[in-house]
Amino acid sequence: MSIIRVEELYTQYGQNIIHNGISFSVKRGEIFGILGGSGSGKSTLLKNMLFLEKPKSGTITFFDENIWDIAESKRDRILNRCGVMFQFGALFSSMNVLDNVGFLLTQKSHYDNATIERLSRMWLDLVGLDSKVADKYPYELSGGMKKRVALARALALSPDILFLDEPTSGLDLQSAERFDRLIVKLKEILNITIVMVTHDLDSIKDSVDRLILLEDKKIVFEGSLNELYAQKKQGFNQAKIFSGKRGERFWQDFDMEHTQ
Ligand SMILES: Nc1ncnc2c1ncn2[C@@H]1O[C@H](COP(=O)(O)OP(=O)(O)OP(=O)(O)O)[C@@H](O)[C@H]1O
Repeated sequence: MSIIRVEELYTQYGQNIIHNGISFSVKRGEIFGILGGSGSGKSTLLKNMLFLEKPKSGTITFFDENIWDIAESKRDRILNRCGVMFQFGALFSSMNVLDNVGFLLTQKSHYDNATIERLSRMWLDLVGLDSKVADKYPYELSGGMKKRVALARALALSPDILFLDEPTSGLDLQSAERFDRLIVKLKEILNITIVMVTHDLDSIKDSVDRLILLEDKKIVFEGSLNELYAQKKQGFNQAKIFSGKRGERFWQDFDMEHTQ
């Protein structure tokens, strides 16, 4: 069952067309990847979906409601069911970890301070952070820890849909792999839908259930990696993001890990 549907979406900045009629759907409970090279319109699509930037035309439906064409109160209720972890994490530098995680609870829930603290500690635990981290400030944390705090903050209101914008950018390979495993674990524990924007091929291998590939203003593929691999084996052209040595290495690893 689709939880998000994007239909015939056109986006344009001035004369520059970014999306030329793209359509896809995200199913409940899946990790859905939005992939494409630099400038292919991934971030713009995310902004269209999060009601941050209006597309020229087309519909974006969450839970069967067109978010660009409903009453503000209804839209707010829908957007409150979405958690977002933006690319640069943007933790509040003047707040400690616990307050960063509890920020949205303070703003949007009616819980008292003790409950907010308890919930914030629970989210920290769930993203694999020791309780000792709670009193630290962002500048005292490693890149991987900052990402986890940002993730805990995005989860704080128990969203149905979690949006991740380039979640592994800036992380070394091992930290990125650990983060990917965490995402998969969270999806299973929390039974949420995850939409992940990325250009990092390594980070999709073991995490995404289905994906779209954006290229030349269009979606050139929608499906699972297995389906994309089958197309490759039949000699279909691969999207640019899978071309060259990087793509070959990706498929070699994929082949070894997934088809034994
Ligand atoms: N506010 C804006 N005004 C004008 N052009 C913009 C604006 N935002 C993005 N663009 C242009 O739209 C195109 C798509 O940008 P977008 O950031 O969505 O791509 P992306 O796939 O997320 O790229 P990257 O992976 O490099 O972040 C680019 O050509 C970019 O220069």
